[in-house]
Amino acid sequence: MHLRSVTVINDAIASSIPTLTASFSLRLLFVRILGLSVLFGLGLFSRQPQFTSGIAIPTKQSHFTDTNDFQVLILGGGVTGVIAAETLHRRRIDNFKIIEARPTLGGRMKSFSFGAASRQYVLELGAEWIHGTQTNNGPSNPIYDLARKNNLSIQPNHYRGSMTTYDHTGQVDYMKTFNAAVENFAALTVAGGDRIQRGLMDATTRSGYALLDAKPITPHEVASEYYQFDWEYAQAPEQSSWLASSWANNFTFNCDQGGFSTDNLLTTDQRGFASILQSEAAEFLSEEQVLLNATVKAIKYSNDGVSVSLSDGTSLSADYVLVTFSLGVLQHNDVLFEPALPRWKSEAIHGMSMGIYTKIFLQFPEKFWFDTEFALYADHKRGWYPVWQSLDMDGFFPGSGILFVTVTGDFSKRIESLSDEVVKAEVLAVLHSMYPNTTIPEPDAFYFPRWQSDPLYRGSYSNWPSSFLKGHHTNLRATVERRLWFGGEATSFKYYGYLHGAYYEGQKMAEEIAHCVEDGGCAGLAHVEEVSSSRPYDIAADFM
Ligand SMILES: Cc1cc2nc3c(=O)[nH]c(=O)nc-3n(C[C@H](O)[C@H](O)[C@H](O)COP(=O)(O)OP(=O)(O)OC[C@H]3O[C@@H](n4cnc5c(N)ncnc54)[C@H](O)[C@@H]3O)c2cc1C
Repeated sequence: MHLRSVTVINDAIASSIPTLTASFSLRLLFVRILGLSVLFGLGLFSRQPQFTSGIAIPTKQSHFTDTNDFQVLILGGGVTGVIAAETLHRRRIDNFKIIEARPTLGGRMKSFSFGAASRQYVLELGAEWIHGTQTNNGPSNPIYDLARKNNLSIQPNHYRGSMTTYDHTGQVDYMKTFNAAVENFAALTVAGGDRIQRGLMDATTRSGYALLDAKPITPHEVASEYYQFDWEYAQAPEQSSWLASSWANNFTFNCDQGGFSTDNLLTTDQRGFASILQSEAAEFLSEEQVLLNATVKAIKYSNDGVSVSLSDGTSLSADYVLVTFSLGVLQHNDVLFEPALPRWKSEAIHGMSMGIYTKIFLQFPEKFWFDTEFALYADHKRGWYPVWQSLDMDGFFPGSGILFVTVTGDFSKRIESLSDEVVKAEVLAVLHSMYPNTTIPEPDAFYFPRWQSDPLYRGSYSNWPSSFLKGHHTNLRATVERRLWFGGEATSFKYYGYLHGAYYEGQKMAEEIAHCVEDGGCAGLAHVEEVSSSRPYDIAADFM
């Protein structure tokens, strides 16, 4: 609906694209100018991937020899990057390389070992649920397919049916309020879907709730709403689009609307969640097709090709580059683009939001808490250590003594600026409120990641604000100068924020790039030069 009056511009005229052969020789010249022999001397191409233990090592040998000139460079080895590589391989395009800063593939599928020396468990700092599986013969979540293929240990996690409620006075039963919030959220997404059907303008989710007369005031009401909304979208209803949060929910969970199912499966696999992606990679990736421990510093692009500089000073070039770095990384200018990205791209990058979702892990000598899978703590301050999850349970890690609490959004930012000791003291104080008659012991282990401060992520996953229009989204995905492609969870229209969104975007972008390679050039995904929408006010009438 917002596109009615916009100018859609193809990045360039396809007929002016130089043939691949011509661009290839141009790039060879470019590489020679940079001093190819020096790069070889620095040992760039003798670098071996350093997979950490438990990670499948690609063993297949590729049919082409090492060179620093590729048809496609894939920047980032998360879900999008690996699935893009697999898609290219299926299209018989093997002259590509994944460049990843970390020593492993997986990106925000990131596990770690947690616990005292004698009681260690592999847990997930990032993604840990498969959201939506499959209903009958309907569409299946591709992450669920990968999990089944690799016999991943997964456990149904009952978001709404296994809950204990608390506030500052201890355990208090406010399940009636909690269930009302569940119903309000369902009504919100139905009404959001209806609003889309009727072509009405977007609004914040807060407006949506208010129109449904759902106005939380008491700590119990606020915490119950938080659990439905902030805990999923990693930002508050005020910061979120009503329409987009409705469709992200429906397309994932509501099979009547094209979604998979209402299931949420939590991985307990001690190989780590990312093992499903690493095993997939091991089936087609050769050693020469992946460069780990390599941080991209700059991306230089033109109509003729792209050159990528790494932090160790080396440089690689390609016909096409797929950038899969998180939205947060792009927003933070961690990677320099030369020339600077056009205004329409920059507006899109900064128009979408990056939410933060922080799990704070604690291990105690023994379990003293609730026997449900979840607990909700209602404080006077919204988002103050509200959602608790027990892993010391049958089906998860019985006897582990592990409990974790999740905070999101601005509250996550706040704790990232505090020391571990201060955060630990706050968390223990909440446990004291929840269990006023129990002596809470010192935890044996304590850890939380700082996603926002991490230069490889700068946040957890994207969230769609109500000021972000369809044209902006088109621009987030659009190709720059026919050579520079962008993909990742944030570019997914239907499933932004989710693993399956990243999966589909990797597939889609690689399919498009494969067409370009096969056709000897292409215009790329079109952009909108200026995004317009219905204005909230009329400049001529209201300001004169
Ligand atoms: C805390 C948390 C919880 C989540 N929970 C879930 C969940 O339960 N279920 C779900 O479906 N989704 C969840 N998600 C979202 C999901 O993890 C992401 O949608 C998905 O992993 C994104 O994949 P991607 O390939 O788009 O990006 P990424 O995984 O971020 O991949 C990009 C890669 O680029 C690399 N990189 C960045 N900068 C550079 C550089 N300069 N040079 C070289 N490499 C670089 C990064 O290391 C990374 O590997 C969660 C995310 C987080 C953080």
